[in-house]
Amino acid sequence: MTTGDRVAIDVGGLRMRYGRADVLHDVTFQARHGEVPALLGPNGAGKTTTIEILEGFRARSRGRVQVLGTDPARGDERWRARIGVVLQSWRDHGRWRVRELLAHLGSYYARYSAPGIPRPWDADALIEAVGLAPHAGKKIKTLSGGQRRRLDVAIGLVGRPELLFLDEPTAAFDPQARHEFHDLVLRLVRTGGTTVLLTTHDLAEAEKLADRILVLDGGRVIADGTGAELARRIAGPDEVRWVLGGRRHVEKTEDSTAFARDLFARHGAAVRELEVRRASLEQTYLALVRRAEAATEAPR
Ligand SMILES: Nc1ncnc2c1ncn2[C@@H]1O[C@H](COP(=O)(O)OP(=O)(O)OP(=O)(O)O)[C@@H](O)[C@H]1O
Repeated sequence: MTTGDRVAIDVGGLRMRYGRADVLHDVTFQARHGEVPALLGPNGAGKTTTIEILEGFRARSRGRVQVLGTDPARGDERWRARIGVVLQSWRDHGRWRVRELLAHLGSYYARYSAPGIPRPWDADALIEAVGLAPHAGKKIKTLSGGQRRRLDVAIGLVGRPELLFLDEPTAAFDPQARHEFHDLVLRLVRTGGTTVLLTTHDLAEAEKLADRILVLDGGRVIADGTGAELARRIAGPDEVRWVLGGRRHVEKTEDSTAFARDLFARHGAAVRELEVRRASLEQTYLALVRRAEAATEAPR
């Protein structure tokens, strides 16, 4: 079994009830190490509740949950040190300076270094990685909203987590900060093999970062697959267009990669203007949610 096959998150039959309201019904999914699943869904779908249960911050009502091989309800300090959480916003310690706070929080992780995973992340290198270098010596209360958000991300990363929870990480980022943050997450995944569970309402962000999409609606998983798989389920086959010998061609296909491979094998460089069209994640998501809501509202 390779590292990529190992399961980082295993959730089965998860239920959550707040008082008399059931907000998660039988949620089941898995994520492998190094995978980036995005949990999407309308407001109130249960994304934050699910993430908080996985982080060990909220006790579930029923079901099986294993995160890095441990039930989060029983996770000890060693388990917690392997997990990074980017909270909504770090409001405490306003008088601390950025470098000082990260070095202080990082010192907690030193005893949890593992072979190949030196902990913590060096404060200056981390500050550079999240784009806070010009602000390293500033007091936290003087940072702008977007700069604080970068600090939130740095706090989530300081222990070099094997699994990172990002709950709407780039809300309040300017476009450049968002772009840099995406590059940072992709680097962490590619070079460090970090598993990232993302929730976001930004479908372009999900499309860029996630290799798997889970859609939660009304506390139920209504879709689980790659963006391409879900698009095909909703909008049908991909459409491949190309020009050959001055003539335009259009074909529908279930497997556009194999189709294109075959096309080039047969015609080589004579193939021009190749284009693969499929529903965007936004179109797919909206169609899935509309469909689920129509099914709930349909008279029995
Ligand atoms: N502490 C709580 N007590 C009672 N009900 C709660 C509590 N926290 C959340 N809920 C309810 O549980 C449901 C799921 O909420 P949750 O915050 O998990 O949704 P979400 O998908 O993260 O939404 P959003 O996109 O708005 O952040 C909602 O109906 C919410 O009102």
